[in-house]
Amino acid sequence: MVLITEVSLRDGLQIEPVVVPTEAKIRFGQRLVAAGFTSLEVGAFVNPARVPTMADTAEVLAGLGDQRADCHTLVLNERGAERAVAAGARRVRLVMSASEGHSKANSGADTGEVMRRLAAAAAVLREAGIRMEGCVATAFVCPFDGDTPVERVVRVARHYADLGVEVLHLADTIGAASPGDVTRALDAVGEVFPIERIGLHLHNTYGMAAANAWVAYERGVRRFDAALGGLGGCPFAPGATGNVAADDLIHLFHREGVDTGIDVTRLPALRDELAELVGHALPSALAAVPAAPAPVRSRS
Ligand SMILES: CC(C)C(=O)C(=O)O
Repeated sequence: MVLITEVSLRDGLQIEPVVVPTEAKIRFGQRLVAAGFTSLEVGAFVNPARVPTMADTAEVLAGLGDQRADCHTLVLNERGAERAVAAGARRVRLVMSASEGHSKANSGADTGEVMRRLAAAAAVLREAGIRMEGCVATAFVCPFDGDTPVERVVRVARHYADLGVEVLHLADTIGAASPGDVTRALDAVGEVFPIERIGLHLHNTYGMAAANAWVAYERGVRRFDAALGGLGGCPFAPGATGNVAADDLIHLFHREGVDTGIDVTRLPALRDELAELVGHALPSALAAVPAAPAPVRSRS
């Protein structure tokens, strides 16, 4: 069994030029839950002037509040943490970059300063009893600095461990990592977090996301982020394209006999709905083929 966190309502929509109406976001989130997703990323408490598509995060969270799914929102600093508390969030993902170039573009500060900001945010969240996870952006490659040394990733992982996060997510922000990069990072970070508490957040810019997910699965990772149809990208990472497509990733796992708990027969309609919301076709492989559910093979 693997846990797929569907990230369309955050990483999927954040880069889109259209602002999807709040009601439509809530309806889409409810349909994801009806299809079997038990974990959703639903928005970010970030500056609405910089990321207008995330301005209604509190309302979306409220609208999805009684769903049978864990709803995660992103927080980058103390102000974001306070907004999460005010919104009644139960789970938050802290974010920082492992590389200096992306840290300055995404958070407007170097990694040392972001570590201090996250410590302040974590204090607010802990006090409110909000569960925390930690995301390491540019964990493999940075659009500004090139390859990210694993020592930088381990340094961030140790900081998150000190803050008390439950899960550590390694993000391939620009979708440039290869299976070797993923293996090296997992080996190094595995010294700080046990493998069952590590997740992968993959983008598919160079078509390697499925290979990366599979090599991570073979090493024991059981948590993956994905967006239906492969929607998404980072507004502060030039050249980054969509997330690994949830439909493609689920197909891969099901073909290999690994359960996700998700009803694949519902995914084509959900993908079409998302494409309609953003006003363009989505790039997943499954979007281009007939929607027959894949047979499940048992894994020996
Ligand atoms: C916020 C982080 C996890 C992200 O979306 C990325 O780096 O792709």
